[in-house]
Amino acid sequence: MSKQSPIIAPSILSADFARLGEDTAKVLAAGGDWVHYDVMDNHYVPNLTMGPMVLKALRDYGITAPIDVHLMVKPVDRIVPDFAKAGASCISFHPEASEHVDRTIGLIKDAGCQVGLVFNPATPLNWLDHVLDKLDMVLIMSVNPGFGGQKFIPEALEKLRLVRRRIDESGRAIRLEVDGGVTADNIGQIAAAGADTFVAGSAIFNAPDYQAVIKRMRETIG
Ligand SMILES: O=C(CO)[C@H](O)[C@H](O)COP(=O)(O)O
Ligand SMILES: [Fe+2]
Repeated sequence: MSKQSPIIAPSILSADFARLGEDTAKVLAAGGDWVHYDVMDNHYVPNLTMGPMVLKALRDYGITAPIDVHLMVKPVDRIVPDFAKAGASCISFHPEASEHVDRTIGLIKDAGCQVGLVFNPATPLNWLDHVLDKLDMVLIMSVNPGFGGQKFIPEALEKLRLVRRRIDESGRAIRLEVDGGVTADNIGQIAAAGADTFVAGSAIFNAPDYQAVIKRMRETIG
């Protein structure tokens, strides 16, 4: 299956946490397609962010766009139903953080969400063996997880090319997402490597005009 239509998913990790609903609505009005929601537990990664209650608060505030939950937590399974109930659209997890990857995939789907598998810069792609056909998305990290505002790791480009090939060979409509250090300057080469779903946090939220950055990104990826 060839690339899906491009999606830009602003990471609200870099939003104004004191005005999260307002800033999330603002980035969507500026052209963001999805909300990328980073969940960090100070265990699997050395940082602590938001749980399901904050996600529900965003839904209650009126955010209706798809919410793309990136779980950087260990263990994974016990928090899945809470995120589904809170209003997550897609839940992605790191295979090293799950005791039973196939079971976690099933749990997320049974909870009514789309499912993604996340690859850190040093995580081998053989975690895709036997489960690729069950996934809605593969997420390639282009930074080590835990913080926004890091620099894009260029080796991620080759990984994107390899996964693009595997998705195309599978013939399935699986999204290929990239996360970490994505900017309006490098998004062109990232798209050329095969990504169709682009997470960007600091590049959007640290800019004075969200709409101008998102527009430039969209024009670059076509
Ligand atoms: O998962 C993440 C970090 O672990 C974030 O989604 C990612 O880093 C986005 O922020 P930025 O675009 O600033 O790199
Ligand atoms: Fe993320």
